Amino acid sequence: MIEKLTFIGAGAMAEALISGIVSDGLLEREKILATNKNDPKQLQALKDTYGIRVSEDTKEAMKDAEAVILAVKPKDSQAALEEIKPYLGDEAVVISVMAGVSTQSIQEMLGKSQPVIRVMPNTSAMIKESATAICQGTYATEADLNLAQSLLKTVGLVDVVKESDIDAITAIAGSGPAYMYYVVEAMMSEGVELGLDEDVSEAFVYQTILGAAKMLQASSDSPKTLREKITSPNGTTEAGLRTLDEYNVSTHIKEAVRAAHKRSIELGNQ
Ligand SMILES: NC(=O)C1=CN([C@@H]2O[C@H](COP(=O)(O)OP(=O)(O)OC[C@H]3O[C@@H](n4cnc5c(N)ncnc54)[C@H](O)[C@@H]3O)[C@@H](O)[C@H]2O)C=CC1
Ligand SMILES: O=C(O)[C@@H]1CCC=N1
Repeated sequence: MIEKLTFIGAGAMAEALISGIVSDGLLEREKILATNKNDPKQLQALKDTYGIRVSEDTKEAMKDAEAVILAVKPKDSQAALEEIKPYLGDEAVVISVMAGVSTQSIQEMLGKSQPVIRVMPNTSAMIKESATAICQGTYATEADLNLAQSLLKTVGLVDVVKESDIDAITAIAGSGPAYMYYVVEAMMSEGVELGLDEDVSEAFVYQTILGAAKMLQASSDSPKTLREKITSPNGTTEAGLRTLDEYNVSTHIKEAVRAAHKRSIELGNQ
């Protein structure tokens, strides 16, 4: 394993990954360093919570880093890459979690044959339940890919994919948890409208979603069959599902995924 892993950008995604790597014991805490932009309080919180090192100084953050996890917003990618470039070792692997940004554009921004790995996790990484896609740039070796895989495996399932698939995976899995929360919010709110206490509505919706997710994993039935098993002729579920069909909800969900896919491509072109 490596001696130093540096996080450039210390927001939500970086924290999820730090949490996974530290709790897994894959790297000792003192081998992990995080830096961000103008948010010393966040750095202090990461230091207090996970016992990692932090620094506001890019040179110090980058010194001897064998792997760098780039976890800034796509719009900040150019600035962040410019800042780290002078301190980036030739062999250091850049692992980008940024939506939309291709390995080629990172290589071009760095202007040298840097090993780059692109990954797309989701926030369920916080509880080691991410569905993470990973692909390698032109100059990344098998060893670089293995290193990134080991790091990402600490926060859930990892699958190596073609880079051309990453925008689609971003649309279904990177953004995916937000769609699920959207459904949860709507169901909870309507439970309250129908007279339930907020905590009762919340408890029943949470457990229902959890149970459905576990059924998808545990059962050999397809989602369609699982849905049909709940749907009694002329029963309550049929009434609910008929309404979803009347409002074309399936089509709209597909449109939402398409919009996210389109946005991922746009982010890469900016
Ligand atoms: N939040 C999510 O669900 C997911 C996010 N991503 C990707 O992860 C990346 C980070 O997203 P979040 O953690 O949600 O963002 P965030 O806004 O929570 O964190 C971004 C961090 O970058 C820092 N930063 C900005 N410019 C910097 C610079 N020049 N040098 C060093 N640090 C700098 C900020 O101070 C902040 O700590 C994005 O590119 C996003 O596309 C990927 C998968 C899921
Ligand atoms: O919304 C975004 O751009 C990021 C990428 C995937 C999830 N969140």
